[in-house]
Amino acid sequence: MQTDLWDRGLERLAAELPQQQFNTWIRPLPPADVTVDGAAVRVDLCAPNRFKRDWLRSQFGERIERTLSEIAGMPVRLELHIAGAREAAPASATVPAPASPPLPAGPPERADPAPAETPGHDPVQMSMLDLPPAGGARGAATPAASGARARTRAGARKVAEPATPLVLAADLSPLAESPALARLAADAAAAASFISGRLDATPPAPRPDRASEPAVEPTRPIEVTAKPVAAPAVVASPAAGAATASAAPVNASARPTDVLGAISASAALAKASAAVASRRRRAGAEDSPSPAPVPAPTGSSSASPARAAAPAPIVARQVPPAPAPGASGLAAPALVIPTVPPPSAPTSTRGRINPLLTFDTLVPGRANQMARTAALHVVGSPGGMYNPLFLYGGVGLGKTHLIHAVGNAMLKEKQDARVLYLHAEQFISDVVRNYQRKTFDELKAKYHSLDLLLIDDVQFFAGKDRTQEEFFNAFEALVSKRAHIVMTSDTYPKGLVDIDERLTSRFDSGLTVAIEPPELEMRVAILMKKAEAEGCAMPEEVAFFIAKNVRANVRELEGALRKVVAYSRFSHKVINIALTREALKDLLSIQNRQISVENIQKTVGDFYKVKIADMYSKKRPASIARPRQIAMYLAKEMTQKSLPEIGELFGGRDHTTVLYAVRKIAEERHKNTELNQQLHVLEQTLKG
Ligand SMILES: Nc1ncnc2c1ncn2[C@@H]1O[C@H](COP(=O)(O)OP(=O)(O)OP(=O)(O)O)[C@@H](O)[C@H]1O
Repeated sequence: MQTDLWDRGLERLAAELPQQQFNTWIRPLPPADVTVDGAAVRVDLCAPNRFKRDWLRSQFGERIERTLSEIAGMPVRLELHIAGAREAAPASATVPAPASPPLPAGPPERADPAPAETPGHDPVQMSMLDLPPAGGARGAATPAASGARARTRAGARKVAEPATPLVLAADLSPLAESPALARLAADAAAAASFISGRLDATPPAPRPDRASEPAVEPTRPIEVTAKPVAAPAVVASPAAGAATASAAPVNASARPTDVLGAISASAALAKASAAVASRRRRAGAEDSPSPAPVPAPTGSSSASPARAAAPAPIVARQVPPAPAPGASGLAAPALVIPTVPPPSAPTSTRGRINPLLTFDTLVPGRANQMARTAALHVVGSPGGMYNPLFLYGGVGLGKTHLIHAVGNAMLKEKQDARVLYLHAEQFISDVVRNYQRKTFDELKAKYHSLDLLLIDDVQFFAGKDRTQEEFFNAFEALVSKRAHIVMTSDTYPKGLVDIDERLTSRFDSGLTVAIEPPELEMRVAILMKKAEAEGCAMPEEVAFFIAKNVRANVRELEGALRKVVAYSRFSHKVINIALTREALKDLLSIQNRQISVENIQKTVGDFYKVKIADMYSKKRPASIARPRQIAMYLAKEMTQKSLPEIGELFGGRDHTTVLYAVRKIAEERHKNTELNQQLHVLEQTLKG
């Protein structure tokens, strides 16, 4: 009678648990052994490693037992084992979680089994068809913290104020009618399945788009069609590189030969990028071609390498085939980091659209769910609703990737579509050049004739009046002829500074969607996917370790991954937690060194306008208690302090009070986008 107990339990859990949780944690498990033992049933379940076993036990153990007991009609006891060590190490779900952390690398005193990021909250289960209908086409998601972020960037760590979030409310139902979308939805489903551990081998997704940005002199039109473009197809020499490559290939060779770069690059990339943005913003009140961009650290990111003033050398090195991942998680790592695109990768005919940045290579998750869905909608119904689509979010969260994906998907659907991707700075350069030459007609012909304009980082239009004027004209021309515009920015439209209101109000007239920092599972999924793309066998527990320690953005994650792979390569050692800890020790120690509980109290106090003394006081009004709880949560998350130590530092509070606060905020963070954004801003601020 109990033979199908586990199967029935699975069915029930699949129906009841959020899809992403189920797919991540339960579905991949091998079938359980069910044994009837008198009046009780014992279910033995094997997890692939210790982390998963502990996580399953703490997060799902009771739930599984309860579900199975209901189905069996008698008590069910769940025994969790690590695969291969079943007899040696059973771990009953009913046994309280151990005081040690699930990850060997976790802070030693983490007694609470549920870290801040409980896996699987807010799963990717809302399909594009599930989106609620709304009266208008316009929606916006949580501008609060992004606005705060923008101010924080501009104001060099000035802590921003929280604002009220808007709620995305958009009717995307027309998607259902589009065959193109049906295909894309299938792609999306395939991508989603990756989260459950079935990874597709996909090539790495470097960011050569910016490699071809002119440093000063704008280049020939970069209109992209499926037909070969007349402009030079390939940058043949480094010397010709950044300055002349209007149709420079979307070529991963623009990604620097990255091993050494990877090692030298630090986790401060996001900060550097923000600093560049801020510097640039301060730079030009007048329209002028932007100065040669400040080189960004390269190795830690595949992105933005070409912002370096010096062209990246083109490396035509043979990349040996990636070894298949080993059978065990500790198989020898692949010691190759591909630095050139695979031979099959299309290159120059697609101009600036990077063929590797597609919906397939974009890992879906809660953080980009809305944005991705909206982007898919644009592909399925270009020129229709949600025009313009305005995507905003912090650095390295995948905005550029997403708009390239739109371009790629559009070109796949309609090969002769006139699609143009460009960075806002290129538009600025173009305007200046055409003004200097008085070739306004050329400018108009170039931009007004497009079917799809993809423009990145429109915050760079700040203070550039002539550019704004021209962009306004292009915008009006495109929208009136039902061409689609997709824009990205580091903040929501109303948060843009020094941009004319008639423009910002137009930016906000279609659909505005935020991309948020990725949650734990998404970070793990991204790491696994990128590791696989690089031909590297990444043990899952290592991916979890990195994902738990590198939270800021995807670019940092990529940087950490590269460091680990490079370290493994040079030391000829397999990738495991110890090696990862060693490879990332700078990054980890920077994080640990800089953040003290006092610092957290001060930062949170500033943010919520609460006196530091109130952090220690016994006062209980919500306006004080809530920031205090947030500070406790951050103290637990960002320092190595134990619960009693934190309690002591918050005016001698009991450790259970701290635990309550930590759990409460962690739980809310997953449900409340505004809080999540605020916490992200606070974390970024604290990390410097
Ligand atoms: N969901 C994702 N799945 C896979 N890769 C991702 C994802 N999000 C971001 N990336 C990768 O992270 C890197 C940074 O992303 P991207 O450049 O698109 O960020 P961004 O938001 O445009 O950042 P910035 O504002 O600094 O330009 C890229 O290599 C991109 O491919």
